[in-house]
Amino acid sequence: MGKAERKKIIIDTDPGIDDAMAIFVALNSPEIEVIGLTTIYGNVYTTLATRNALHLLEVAERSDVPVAEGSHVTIMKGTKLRIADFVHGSDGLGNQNFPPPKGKAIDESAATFLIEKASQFPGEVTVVALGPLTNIALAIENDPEFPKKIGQIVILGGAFCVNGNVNPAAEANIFGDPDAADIVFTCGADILAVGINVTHQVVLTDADYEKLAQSESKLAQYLCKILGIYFSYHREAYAIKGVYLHDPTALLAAVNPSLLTYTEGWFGFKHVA
Ligand SMILES: O=c1[nH]cnc2c1ncn2[C@@H]1O[C@H](CO)[C@@H](O)[C@H]1O
Repeated sequence: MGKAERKKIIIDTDPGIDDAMAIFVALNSPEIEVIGLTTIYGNVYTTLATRNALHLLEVAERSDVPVAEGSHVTIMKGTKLRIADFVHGSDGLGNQNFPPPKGKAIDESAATFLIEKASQFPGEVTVVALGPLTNIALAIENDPEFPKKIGQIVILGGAFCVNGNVNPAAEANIFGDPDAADIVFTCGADILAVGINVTHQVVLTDADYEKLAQSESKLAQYLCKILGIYFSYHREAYAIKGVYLHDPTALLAAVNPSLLTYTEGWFGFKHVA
């Protein structure tokens, strides 16, 4: 597939073990071109999310992909953030103490980068949002034309007709910045939400892990190293022998929408059925 035909993707991410999986899937999907990563708090604080994004690109030998650092606070400037280090480890990547990355984030903020790319390629850029929606909401606030210029926003978030994973109502990414979620879901852009009603059906089992461990691929070996803590969390929190593939599922919805079926949401956005 020629470069021009490949769907342009920006991943807004809070790496995060399942974020690492999604980023590796994206970098290895010939259907898409990853034109940048933007970072956000969620699984870790934003500073660490940026460090991990740069580190993951170095592991994948793709330091050519720019990283733009996102917001350190919620859209309402809230600083009391819910950080899911109990799911991903205090370093966000399974407590592996990886060395600091060599590269640096670009000077632009995540919101500015999102606006710039949407303006440069109107209707052609898909944002895959894997954390709280602060950066996307800031892009909408700073450029009212952003919803028209962005091709699609694929959101890993929400719990449609099922309980949340933070409390009976809320899923972690929406809970992380509900005001930002409100701005994004009602902005009029083409929005596709992949909720935990779907991602809880997409499980990497212990047997799948064994298969992955047998692969000689460098990225498979890397993922096996960081996945231990994610498996332990799922065993304790959900009593399952496997892990939920939240972020990779959302990424795949962007790469190949025909893998899933959709239903219409209240403000015209779609979510996976
Ligand atoms: O308490 C939690 N339970 C489950 N997943 C969580 C929790 N906190 C954060 N995540 C993270 O949020 C996304 C899905 O909601 C996933 O990226 C998951 O790793």
